[in-house]
Amino acid sequence: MTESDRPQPHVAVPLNGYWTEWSARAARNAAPGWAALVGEMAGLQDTFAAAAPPPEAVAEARSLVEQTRAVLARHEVGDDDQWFGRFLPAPDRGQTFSPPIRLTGITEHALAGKTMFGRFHSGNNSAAHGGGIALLFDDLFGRLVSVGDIPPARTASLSVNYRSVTPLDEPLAVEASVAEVDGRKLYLTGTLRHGDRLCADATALFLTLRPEQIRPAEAEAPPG
Ligand SMILES: CCCCCCCCCCCC(=O)SCCNC(=O)CCNC(=O)[C@H](O)C(C)(C)COP(=O)(O)OP(=O)(O)OC[C@H]1O[C@@H](n2cnc3c(N)ncnc32)[C@H](O)[C@@H]1OP(=O)(O)O
Repeated sequence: MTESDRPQPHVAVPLNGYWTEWSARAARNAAPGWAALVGEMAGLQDTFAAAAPPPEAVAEARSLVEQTRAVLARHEVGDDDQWFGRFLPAPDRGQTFSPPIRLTGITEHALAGKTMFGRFHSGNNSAAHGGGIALLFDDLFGRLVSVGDIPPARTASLSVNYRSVTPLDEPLAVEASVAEVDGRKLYLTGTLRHGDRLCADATALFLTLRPEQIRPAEAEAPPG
């Protein structure tokens, strides 16, 4: 393990007001243990992808997953009220879609952090799936444009260059920065490295939303 691979504490993004309210509402309402359940689900995805079980284990696992779905389905809510993905200060944001990003350095115009792809995001030959890498960059850029006073923004375009294979189960370093701001247009750049090796780099255009494009977080219906 190199010095740069040693665990460093996660730094939560200082969110703009919109995302602060959006996130705080989920944190207020979420049942105790929700964050741990999210971690268990992420672990399940990796374990599922890596497993080649015999028939009796397939049947047992399927039954258990069916039971779990039935438990959760009894408590389905609309997406305004969901908790999934809304724990913005946490490395995984409370979701299992893209790999957690442990942020280690944040300024108004740049983020740095650590991440890792598991078996769930495998493409082939122990390499991360290219779509998973694009997802990682979109998520990273989404965090970057949520820092400070930037209004809510959406991805208008995202371009990824795959420079070398991105390994699974290895610590990876990510960086993202705002290269240029032109009115509503935010031009972003990012890199993904394994040690000194560049695995991928990306550019993106995010557009901050016009007021009429934003659904106020505080206007969302209360749960229950
Ligand atoms: C802590 C964690 C927090 C939060 C963490 C969250 C992490 C997750 C983040 C995920 C982020 C996403 O994936 S967001 C979801 C994916 N993205 C989307 O669904 C976006 C779908 N598209 C749209 O909604 C729309 O197209 C918009 C909002 C992007 C733009 O529409 P608009 O607002 O009407 O803007 P429009 O007038 O068309 O364009 C404005 C200017 O931008 C230019 N423009 C528009 N699109 C493009 C384009 N693709 N490429 C080049 N230029 C473009 C136009 O030419 C124009 O230039 P000029 O004439 O002014 O010079």
